[in-house]
Amino acid sequence: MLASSAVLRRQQFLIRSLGGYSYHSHQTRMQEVKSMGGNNLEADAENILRAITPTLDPRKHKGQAGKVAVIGGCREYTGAPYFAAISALKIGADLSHVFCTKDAAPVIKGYSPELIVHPILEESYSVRDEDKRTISSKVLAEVDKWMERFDCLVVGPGLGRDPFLLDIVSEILKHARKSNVPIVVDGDGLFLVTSSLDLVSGYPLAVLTPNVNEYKRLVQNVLGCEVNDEDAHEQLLNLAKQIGGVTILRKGKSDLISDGETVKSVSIYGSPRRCGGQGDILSGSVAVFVSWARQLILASDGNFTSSPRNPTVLGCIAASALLRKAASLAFKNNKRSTLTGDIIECLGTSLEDICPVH
Ligand SMILES: NC(=O)C1=CN([C@@H]2O[C@H](COP(=O)(O)OP(=O)(O)OC[C@H]3O[C@@H](n4cnc5c(N)ncnc54)[C@H](OP(=O)(O)O)[C@@H]3O)[C@@H](O)[C@H]2O)[C@@H](O)CC1
Ligand SMILES: Nc1ncnc2c1ncn2[C@@H]1O[C@H](COP(=O)(O)OP(=O)(O)OP(=O)(O)O)[C@@H](O)[C@H]1O
Ligand SMILES: [Mg+2]
Repeated sequence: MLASSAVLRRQQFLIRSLGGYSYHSHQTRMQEVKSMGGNNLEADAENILRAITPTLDPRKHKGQAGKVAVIGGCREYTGAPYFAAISALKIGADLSHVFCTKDAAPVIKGYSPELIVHPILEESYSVRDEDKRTISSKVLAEVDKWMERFDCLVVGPGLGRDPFLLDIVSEILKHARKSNVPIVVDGDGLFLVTSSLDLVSGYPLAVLTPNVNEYKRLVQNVLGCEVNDEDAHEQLLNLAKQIGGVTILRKGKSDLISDGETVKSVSIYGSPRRCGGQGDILSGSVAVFVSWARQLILASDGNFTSSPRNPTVLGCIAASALLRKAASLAFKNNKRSTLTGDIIECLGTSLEDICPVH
């Protein structure tokens, strides 16, 4: 009951927040989405991106273009949550939060004053056994204060694998799900959900973004077999179906996306550099585009009939296209020395190339 009223409040808020779209621009964008063909495997990615990216409108206030939160960042990894959170801002979200461990927070704050950083997570090494229960309730209460304000959570970049920390994150996932907040699961978040599939199974607003290792583990655990590249589309479709219709973005030479109903690929030329962190840019980007696609669909009052029509699939397609385009531009400029930071610097130009500000 509590959950459903929260859901309703949230949906009403999203619909209200779309007041900034003019009727005409909204109708035009719906037409654009509808005209995208459904049968080709290769997604019409640039058109989808254009269709779901909101206009910049002076009547909008801060927050309406998206508020995302990254749950990640521990003693070892501070780069990954930073990359995800800053990418969300660079693409156009208004606010980007990071919930990380106490050690990681000053470092992440030091990278950027743009991020709102909450130093609240704890790892086993810093907690006595007898304090664990109190500490996890405190952490959950703190995250809950913010939960319904977020349009999307990204769970996992640079999270690490500490068992106590992962227990707390499991609870955060359950709360996000109750509040109907979309969740992008990446990195160590995938390590967690692969062994606790119930956390996401059957949740249509969950997106999993596995890399080659993470995908292999998922296939082995869920389908009980090895990755089959001969029949990659069918296997991905089956995997998404088995996890109850979550959306999976399988990263690789081409990105493959499925929600168990449809499979789409994005093969726009990217970069031959495989420096660490590109997946983190992708997870932050997916969060923003999923939020935007969902806003558009909620505002359409049931008139949304495009193919694909699932906001999580549309968001994955747009994010993949943008990241790959930015990577290609960064590689053109920097060749072998291309790093993740260079790609982030190209997100704005790439978005402008595809979807110029009028
Ligand atoms: N600049 C940064 O801060 C960046 C940080 N990053 C962050 O790093 C984290 C791991 O992500 P990744 O992409 O390295 O994992 P992946 O390719 O599955 O594994 C590679 C190999 O390593 C191993 N392994 C991993 N973790 C392990 C552990 N705790 N303990 C033991 N083994 C472990 C793994 O073994 P296996 O998974 O097979 O057990 C595999 O053999 C994740 O939080 C990500 O966000 C990245 O986003 C890049 C930029
Ligand atoms: N062989 C490839 N050719 C072209 N692009 C690729 C290739 N492999 C991955 N990519 C692109 O790089 C992006 C990141 O994928 P990758 O597999 O490197 O993620 P990851 O290992 O999770 O990254 P991270 O280091 O951030 O954890 C994906 O969107 C994908 O489009
Ligand atoms: Mg990764």
